Amino acid sequence: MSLNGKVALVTGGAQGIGRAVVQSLLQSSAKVAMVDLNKDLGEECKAQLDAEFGEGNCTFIECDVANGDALRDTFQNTVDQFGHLDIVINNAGITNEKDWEKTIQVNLTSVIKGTYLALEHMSKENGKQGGTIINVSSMAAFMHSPHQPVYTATKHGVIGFTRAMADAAIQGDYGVRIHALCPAFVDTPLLQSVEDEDNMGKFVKFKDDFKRSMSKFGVLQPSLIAEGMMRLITDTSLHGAVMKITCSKGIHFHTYEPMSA
Ligand SMILES: NC(=O)C1=CN([C@@H]2O[C@H](COP(=O)(O)OP(=O)(O)OC[C@H]3O[C@@H](n4cnc5c(N)ncnc54)[C@H](O)[C@@H]3O)[C@@H](O)[C@H]2O)C=CC1
Ligand SMILES: CC/C=C\C[C@H](O)[C@H](O)/C=C/C=C/C=C\C=C\C(=O)C/C=C\CCC(=O)O
Repeated sequence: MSLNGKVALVTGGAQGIGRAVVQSLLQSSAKVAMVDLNKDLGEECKAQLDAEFGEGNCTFIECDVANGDALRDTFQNTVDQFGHLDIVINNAGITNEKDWEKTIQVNLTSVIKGTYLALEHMSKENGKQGGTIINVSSMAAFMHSPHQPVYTATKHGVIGFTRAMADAAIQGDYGVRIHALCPAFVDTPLLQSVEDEDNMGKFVKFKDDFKRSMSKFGVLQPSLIAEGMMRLITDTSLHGAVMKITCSKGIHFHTYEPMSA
């Protein structure tokens, strides 16, 4: 499906899962703002994407999503460059159990802020034309590990916030579809931090359990996560969906029991 004329903003877009979805969006003819903390990587990535897809389709914006003012400027900069905004993927995330407050800031607070900024630019409530938001959680929200307690908490938080906001969007007639995406283990640089004491702190001693889990469940390629994201973007029936992606079941959805008294 062509996304010709659509404008997307992807945080953490210079590497791993973010980079894979930036590539898929460009392949579908969208314009993309690739937002990342890592300037060298972002510039290198943009040069490669310009060579493949032509100049003017992708812009790199250096931004730390944990800096609220910088994130606000990044959204404005994207709209100034491309005219409007249709798709926001709040993907940037870290695993740092030592600096756990930073992990909450990047993985949860920035996702909340990114969602609110997306609504400012896309919600019909603000006279805009609607759109799609994807907030990246993790299978860690369903199968926790003693190896990453705060990371796990942030990914639970992303699902809770996203589901409540999806209901707010329906009841408030925002014209914006809001989803959570929960990949299992994915072959990206993030996964290399599993044995890194600087990241995992005292919980690094549980790394063997974690690695056993990776061997048991397998490791996905970023391209499959990008495929799941493209499905969420293009299938208008999927409002509020919590998508899971695992080796055993591929792309599928979490189902919740209806609330009862
Ligand atoms: N790799 C995995 O096994 C899984 C990853 N996830 C989630 O997917 C998302 C992407 O992860 P990966 O691609 O694996 O990670 P990655 O580490 O390979 O790439 C993350 C990108 O985000 C950027 N970034 C980090 N902090 C930032 C900040 N404060 N501001 C702006 N950019 C920042 C990095 O520079 C990097 O380019 C994260 O939210 C992660 O929690 C979810 C499930 C599994
Ligand atoms: C230091 C580690 C760095 C990064 C990895 C992240 O922590 C990542 O977000 C963690 C992923 C954890 C995945 C946990 C479980 C995976 C389970 C499966 O793959 C499949 C199991 C059951 C499927 C059941 C279902 O889909 O309903």
